[in-house]
Amino acid sequence: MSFLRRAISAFLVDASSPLFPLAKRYAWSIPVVTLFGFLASGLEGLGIGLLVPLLSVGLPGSGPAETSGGLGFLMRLPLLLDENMRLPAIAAAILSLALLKAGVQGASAVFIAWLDGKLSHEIRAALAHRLLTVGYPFYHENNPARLLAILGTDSWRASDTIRLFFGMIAAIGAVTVFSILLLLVSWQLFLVVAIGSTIIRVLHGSTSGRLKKGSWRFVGANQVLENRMIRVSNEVVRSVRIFGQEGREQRLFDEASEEVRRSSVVVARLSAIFSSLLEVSLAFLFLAALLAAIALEMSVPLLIAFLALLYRMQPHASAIGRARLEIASLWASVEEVEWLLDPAGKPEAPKGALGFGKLEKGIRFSGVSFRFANRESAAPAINDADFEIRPNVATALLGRSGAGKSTIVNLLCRLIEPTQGRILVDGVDLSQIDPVQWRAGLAIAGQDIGLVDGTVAENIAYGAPDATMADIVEAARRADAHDFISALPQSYECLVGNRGLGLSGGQRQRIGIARALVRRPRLLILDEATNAVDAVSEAAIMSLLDEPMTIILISHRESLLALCEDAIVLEQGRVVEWGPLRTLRDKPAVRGALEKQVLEPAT
Ligand SMILES: Nc1ncnc2c1ncn2[C@@H]1O[C@H](COP(=O)(O)OP(=O)(O)OP(=O)(O)O)[C@@H](O)[C@H]1O
Repeated sequence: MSFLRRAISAFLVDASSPLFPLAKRYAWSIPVVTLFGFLASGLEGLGIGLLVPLLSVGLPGSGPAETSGGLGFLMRLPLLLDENMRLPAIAAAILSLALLKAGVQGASAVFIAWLDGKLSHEIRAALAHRLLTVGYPFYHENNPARLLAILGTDSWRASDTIRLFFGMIAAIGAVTVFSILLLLVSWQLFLVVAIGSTIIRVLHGSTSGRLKKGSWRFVGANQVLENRMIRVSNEVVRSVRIFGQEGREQRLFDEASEEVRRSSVVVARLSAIFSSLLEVSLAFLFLAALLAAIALEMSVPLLIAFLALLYRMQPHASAIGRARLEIASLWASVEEVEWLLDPAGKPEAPKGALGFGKLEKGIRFSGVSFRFANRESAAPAINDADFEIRPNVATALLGRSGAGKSTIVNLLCRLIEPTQGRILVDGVDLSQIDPVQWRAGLAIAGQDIGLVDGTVAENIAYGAPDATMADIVEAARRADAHDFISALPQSYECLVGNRGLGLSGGQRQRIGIARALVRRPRLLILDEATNAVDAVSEAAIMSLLDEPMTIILISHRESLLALCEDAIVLEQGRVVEWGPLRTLRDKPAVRGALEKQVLEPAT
């Protein structure tokens, strides 16, 4: 095992790489691929070796049998047969070996393709797992275009590297077998070939550095292009049209695409130059071996066998060289994949082992602060917050845009954790509660909570896979969505695109509310969940606020805010007032916040 570990480390990833556990799981395939390489080239080499007795028997004057070096045992084989049978028997043996070799080579190709597919899939699955489980602040700190480029492009290039690696292993097996056979034919000629190929390796050693540099240029250019792709393929396109920026976006897209083209051409050109140089060097080596053979006055059958072996070894030797070059040209993508898979330096997902049942006493923020990692020098987004959310009542979260309302919501959902202070739920520190159990009792409908592609029913049941059709319809009725859903061509089975494509803003919001309600949450968060609904739907949502449910409401609709029993008022991350709304209503901060929030709807 330690040999395999070293083999993988040396060729592809080192033991500290996050790709290592994956490579280790498939370490068993290295001896299999090597065996295939040995077998195919052994069979081929043996067939070529049989040329010596074939030529000696067929052309009796072509050279003495005693000069057949390490292949002497092959010379003795025909002597076991009747004299008339020797030629056809050797020819039949050569043909059978060629057939067998073709079979082994085919099996090897199929095996490598299977392995390539498996590993590619596992890399993509591991990347998706990392993205789905990494701490949420990771998304604040990283450019989505980079993540998309890693998932969409680099993961494929990384799996190409693995395919090349296994191809290289098979080729190394073949070169080893051919080298042994060459050694058996003539150790002097073998020495010439060995020295020559070492010189070639050293000469080409410097090329991989230049290719790796080219590879990084491609990766960078591709990330910029992904960014441009996002800009022309999502709803930003609306602003592009309205502000008449099509020409500018086209130019930016073209420049990014052109840079990807240029950087890939640079890599391809370098690879082509280096692999042509490799071919030429190998041709020189071939010629040098031929001249050395003539100088050594080898017999014709041996010379033919040596040259045939050398000729057949050459593609495998060039395949190793080419694979090394290609791996160098793809290396930046492997490092990008490694970066994303590596948990080091990335925020961790929330932990906690305590179970959670009902919300009975309420939620208390005690000296809670939160600072964004990328805004270390700025004031905290939430600054020493103290307040309480009472159970079974609706609490309005008031504050101007940027005051910290969404940050409070993210803290409650444990998408982020306080950098200071504690959040107590029924007296228990939220950081001790199992996040899965905690979130099972939460539901949120809001501005950024996008719908997924699927049917309307699937979207409503997204957070409650066990919901029955009756539950779905009931939730839709409560969110005033049932009537418009029933009028859709296939009603609840109507397909909606990603982010609810095909529905109006208000319809999307009502499906979002139904999706939250179907979970029967202990804590319902409505974060600008109603800004696009009309007065009729608003009335339906108003009735929710009367139900004995713990609700947090962020809204710019005064009519809804006014129905809340409690209020928390934020100003620049600080809680300036909190308590029953009726007692706070006349306070200047509350009046100001109400007015501003109503007049300045969040975008
Ligand atoms: N990803 C982020 N990285 C750094 N700072 C952020 C990030 N998101 C928000 N902020 C900052 O945190 C503060 C609070 O933002 P938050 O989104 O909580 O405000 P809000 O009251 O919800 O605003 P709005 O009503 O406009 O949605 C703001 O100063 C904002 O600039």
